[in-house]
Amino acid sequence: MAVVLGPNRYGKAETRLVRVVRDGGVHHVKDVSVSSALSGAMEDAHLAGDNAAVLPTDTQRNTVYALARKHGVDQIEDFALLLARHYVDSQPTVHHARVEIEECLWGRIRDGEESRPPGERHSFVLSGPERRTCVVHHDRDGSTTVTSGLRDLAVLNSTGSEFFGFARDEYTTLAPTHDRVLAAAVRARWRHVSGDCDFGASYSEVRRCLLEAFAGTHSLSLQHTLYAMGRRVLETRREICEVRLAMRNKHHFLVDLTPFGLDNPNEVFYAADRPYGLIEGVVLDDDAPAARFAWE
Ligand SMILES: O=c1[nH]c(=O)c2[nH]c(=O)[nH]c2[nH]1
Repeated sequence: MAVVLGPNRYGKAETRLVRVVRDGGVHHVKDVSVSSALSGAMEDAHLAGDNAAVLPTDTQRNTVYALARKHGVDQIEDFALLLARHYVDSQPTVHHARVEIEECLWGRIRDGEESRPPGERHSFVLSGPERRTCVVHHDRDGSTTVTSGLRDLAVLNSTGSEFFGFARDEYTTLAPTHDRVLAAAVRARWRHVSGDCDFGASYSEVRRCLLEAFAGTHSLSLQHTLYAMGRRVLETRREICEVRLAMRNKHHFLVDLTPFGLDNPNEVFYAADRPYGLIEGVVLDDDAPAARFAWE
């Protein structure tokens, strides 16, 4: 038997960066968490303890802050591309860089601004648990992949959802329904055809497609809705070739009010936290270019 080193990568995970841009009295905030992972000629580091090829993770954290100061942080995909190219282009031992960014979304607080001098806007409120995400890979061979996404996008249809005709066995107790509440926490990731894109506009439009398809589909299951959402993105946005969705089904159970002499005509629900149905699927163009390392 011979023991060999398998695939490996290393980096600094979840560097928290908040950047404030002051445009006169109008301020903008970018609040991101950056994770970098480098791979390449790291055999000696693992086999012999020789760190000559190892750019410290401490340096990777510093690089996030330095490049944020020098170049700003606008679209997270562009900042991830900047970082990934920086590592591969500046370190001969780094053959591949993966940069993942998650962004907290701050909206403006408009209430109260009228009490300030005109043009002063510097108050923000976090837009719920939803996060915008991206993963960029850049390889020494010149190839780059970009996936964008979101997570913890909570959606709910209070009608227009059915679930019936499902398989049954001796353990099945679920009653078929032709009118239920459909609620889900959505994680969506989508693969760009190329690294050259207006990522801000693309993100807004993909998010809009996902929401429109969720709201506009008479659902026969979450699987049915998932496919409709992915399909809407692919049919609307030519810059996207693949969509991966994971939907946490937030089950809403009708509460039995008969002990209290009350009816419950689909109005009072118990929203269960767990367990939850987890519905996952990939929807893609049948002529999508090879994904290579995009999903790693
Ligand atoms: O949309 C649904 N898909 C399922 O697979 C499933 N299973 C279940 O119990 N409820 C639901 N709902």
